[in-house]
Amino acid sequence: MADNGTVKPASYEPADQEHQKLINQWPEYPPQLREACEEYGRNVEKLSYKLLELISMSLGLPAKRFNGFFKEQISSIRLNHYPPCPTPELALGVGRHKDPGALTVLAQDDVSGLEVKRKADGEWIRVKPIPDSYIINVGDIVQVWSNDKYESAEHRVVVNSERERFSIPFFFNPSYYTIVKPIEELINDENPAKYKEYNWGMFLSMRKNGNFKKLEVENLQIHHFKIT
Ligand SMILES: O=C(O)CCC(=O)C(=O)O
Ligand SMILES: [Fe+2]
Repeated sequence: MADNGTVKPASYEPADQEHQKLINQWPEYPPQLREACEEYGRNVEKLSYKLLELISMSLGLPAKRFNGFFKEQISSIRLNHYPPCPTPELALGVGRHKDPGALTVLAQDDVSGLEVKRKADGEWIRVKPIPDSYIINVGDIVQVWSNDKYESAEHRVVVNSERERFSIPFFFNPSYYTIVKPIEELINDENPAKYKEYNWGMFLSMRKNGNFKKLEVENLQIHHFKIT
């Protein structure tokens, strides 16, 4: 689900001037679903702005330093359902990836399945569900804006043979035309920019579908923009 009326380019071909309006399609039943999702979206968006402002302040920047990038945000909500799987060792709910946007606010139920890769040794660590709490993922964009002060963690979802699992991520994403690069105020001779700038909408469209596919080669990743 996206905000009704969210506008994106129809494709990311530079010559293509066409735009596409995102319209949510709602099932007839349950009839309350639409309102519940829209209300949830409005509130989780507010929370995301608060988190973003705290991150900005933690970097020594004005609280609203990043807000301008979200004027025509392309945030979205996904409702994930992972049915029980008879052979969980042969399948993944979601393959390993890093969230490409700014932040993800994730609600999960009491069935675990989310795993985060520990940087020190590459071990997959299970994220224990804590009732009435969210999991906040820093996305690639905050990693780049902060010039690596914050890091986007690699994660995946495993399934089990007994219980279905539900999760609801809110992807807080800036306007599609945002040029992402380390924030100027954080860059100086001692701390030079660690990333080349890139076009967020283009990055997203090149990444699309990659999360759910078994890829022979790695798809577009943020480290491809790293200045070495
Ligand atoms: O289901 C989950 O816990 C996480 C899903 C996820 O990582 C994603 O949709 O990006
Ligand atoms: Fe994710």
